[in-house]
Amino acid sequence: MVKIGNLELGEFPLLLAPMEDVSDPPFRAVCKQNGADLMYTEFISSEGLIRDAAKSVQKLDIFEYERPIGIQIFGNEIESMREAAAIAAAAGPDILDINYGCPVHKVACKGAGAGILLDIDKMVSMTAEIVKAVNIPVTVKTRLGWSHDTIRIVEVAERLQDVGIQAISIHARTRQQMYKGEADWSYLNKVKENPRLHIPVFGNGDIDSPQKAAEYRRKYNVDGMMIGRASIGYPWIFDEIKHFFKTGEQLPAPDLSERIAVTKKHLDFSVKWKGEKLGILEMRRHYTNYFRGMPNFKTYRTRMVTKESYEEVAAILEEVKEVFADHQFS
Ligand SMILES: Cc1cc2nc3c(=O)[nH]c(=O)nc-3n(C[C@H](O)[C@H](O)[C@H](O)COP(=O)(O)O)c2cc1C
Repeated sequence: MVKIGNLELGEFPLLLAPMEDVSDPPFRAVCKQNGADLMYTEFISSEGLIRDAAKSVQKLDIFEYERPIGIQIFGNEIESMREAAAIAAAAGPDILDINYGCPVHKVACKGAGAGILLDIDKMVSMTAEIVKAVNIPVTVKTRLGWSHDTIRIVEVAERLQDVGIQAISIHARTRQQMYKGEADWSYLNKVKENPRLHIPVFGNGDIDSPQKAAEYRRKYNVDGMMIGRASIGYPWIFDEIKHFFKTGEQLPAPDLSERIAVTKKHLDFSVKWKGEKLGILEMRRHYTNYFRGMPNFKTYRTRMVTKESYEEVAAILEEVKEVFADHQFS
């Protein structure tokens, strides 16, 4: 049984990765319904939280049915991160997660996200302060290192454990790689082989099928896996992986009515939670994946992404339901 503090997460939990502008409450609702064992919010700026910026504060919204849920924060100032951690913890999550992995220039080059991998002493001090500031488990999400030549993930995991984190998720790329090349999970083996390390280690990077999940589970000895991009427009990935672990068999692909139902639930929640304009806009990235494999869907997608009202998009979804009623997904 994998545990983070008192949270029991089953034998091999599947985590929904934090993803900016993706892993918001509407998306989390459909991932939860399809088997995600632990979910994280998208990252939230510590400076935004301290300044009470509406955009940051809205990201603290969590719901009872989402538990266990972690809130993720990022920043480069220890004091701001301490304060932000306390604000985030007051929103009532089960876990507080620290982002030490974001590679984007405006974050990493200010020393936040993956930028802190250039100053591991500061990373350890910041983590220690955050652990002291909250009374819920603190977890960390990070990358292998800043660059291939500076990978010190085995030491990093142990030092962060020693200042009190209760689990670590590792995206098996360096900051320099951004999203290029393949994630190199062999480093996860090295982290797990450290006899001093006893916290759960979750592997992350490139899991996009039940077969790959099973192969990586076998090869890399991790305690669970975190899934990001493969869940976008395909939240069924969580239950498909679980089913494959249990039976060695692939679940049938979700049929059209299931896809419409999930898309509709996602859309309805987006509009309710973000307002019509933003809700419609941010749904656009999901349609291709929800209906992947359907020939000639593109014309419907093009129409969906140019409409601005909920009624128009919902009407096209109804049309899709009729036009493609006989389509078999494989
Ligand atoms: C659109 C997008 C937004 C992301 N935002 C975050 C974030 O807010 N916090 C974070 O720790 N990682 C973020 N990531 C990284 C993912 O959590 C994950 O580490 C990465 O996508 C690799 O996993 P995957 O191959 O399963 O997608 C983001 C990734 C994507 C694609």
